[in-house]
Amino acid sequence: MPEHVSKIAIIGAGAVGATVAYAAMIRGVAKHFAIYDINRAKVDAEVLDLNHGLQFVPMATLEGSDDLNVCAGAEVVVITAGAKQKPGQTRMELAGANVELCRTLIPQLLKVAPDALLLLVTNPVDVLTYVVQQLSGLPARRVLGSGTVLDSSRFRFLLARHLNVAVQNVHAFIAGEHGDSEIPLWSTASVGGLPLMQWSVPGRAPLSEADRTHIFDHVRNAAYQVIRGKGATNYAIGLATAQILEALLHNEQRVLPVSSRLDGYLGIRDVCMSVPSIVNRGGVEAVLELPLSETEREGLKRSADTIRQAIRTLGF
Ligand SMILES: NC(=O)C1=CN([C@@H]2O[C@H](COP(=O)(O)OP(=O)(O)OC[C@H]3O[C@@H](n4cnc5c(N)ncnc54)[C@H](O)[C@@H]3O)[C@@H](O)[C@H]2O)C=CC1
Ligand SMILES: CC(=O)C(=O)O
Repeated sequence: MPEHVSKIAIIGAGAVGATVAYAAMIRGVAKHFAIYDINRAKVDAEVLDLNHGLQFVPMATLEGSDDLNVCAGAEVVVITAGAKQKPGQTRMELAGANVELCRTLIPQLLKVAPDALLLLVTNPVDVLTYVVQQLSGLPARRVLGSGTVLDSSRFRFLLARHLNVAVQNVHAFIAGEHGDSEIPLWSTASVGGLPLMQWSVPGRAPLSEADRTHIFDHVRNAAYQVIRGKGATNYAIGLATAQILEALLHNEQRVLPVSSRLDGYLGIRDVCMSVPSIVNRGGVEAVLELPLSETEREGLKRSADTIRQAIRTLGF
């Protein structure tokens, strides 16, 4: 038997695709990386630049091409290609263009990497996760989206800064759509085992209702803020995606709020969105039914309705 070597393929060498490769290479997530993009000059330049840094990262190879065959044999394919938001545009406004991209891409991709897990990052990520699962016919667990892993990391950063504690000690999820209808799960959030709703620590700022509103507004509007300033978000999503890739390829059993197809969670069916889920080599192994408040449950149902409506409008 040849030595098992892992391969990640990335579709799209734009701001997100290149940064996913950069983050995953630094973390040594796989031995082989491939990047595919229809823009030959762009993919060649990104791959050349990344290859110039190979000396400084764990041993790996990286190739790029405008030929999809470069993805052959990949164990995970990360899809980052497609239209992105212009300043002020919502993620949902990208649905039509990016669904068309998937209609063309997915059948070709399945021929070159039939055994791969598919990880969607392109927006609107929940709609595309559903559409790609339908187009591919793959088992639901093998098609997932980066979902609210990014939003949850924004949430944890803001909470950690407000409370003056290490971000690693904050456990808090944003769930639902990766987008405007997302929901903060305050009732299960905690710091070092202390439920956030009971936060009261001498010498530390309290967490008032106004603070909570302010923090969540910043999470929900974070992408708009970054895109207004620099045209794209890439570093945090690159790191978030690298962590999802690690959970998949290293069979970590990590709990992450990835987007996957729900069939009965809180009565929610036939839609992809994020809830805390156990992620391993097989993809999404299980979703966790957290003890949520009534407001959170209702919010998640409304978020599911928003995504489902977009999916139906697209004819799926
Ligand atoms: N889910 C999330 O948390 C996040 C999602 N995104 C989404 O990621 C996507 C990409 O964003 P950026 O990298 O900033 O955009 P970008 O414009 O920098 O890159 C997109 C790349 O896709 C390539 N491309 C277009 N059609 C293609 C095709 N058919 N096959 C292969 N490559 C193709 C383009 O040549 C370009 O290089 C957007 O939809 C954006 O909204 C961005 C940040 C976070
Ligand atoms: C662009 C996007 O989806 C984000 O940064 O959240």
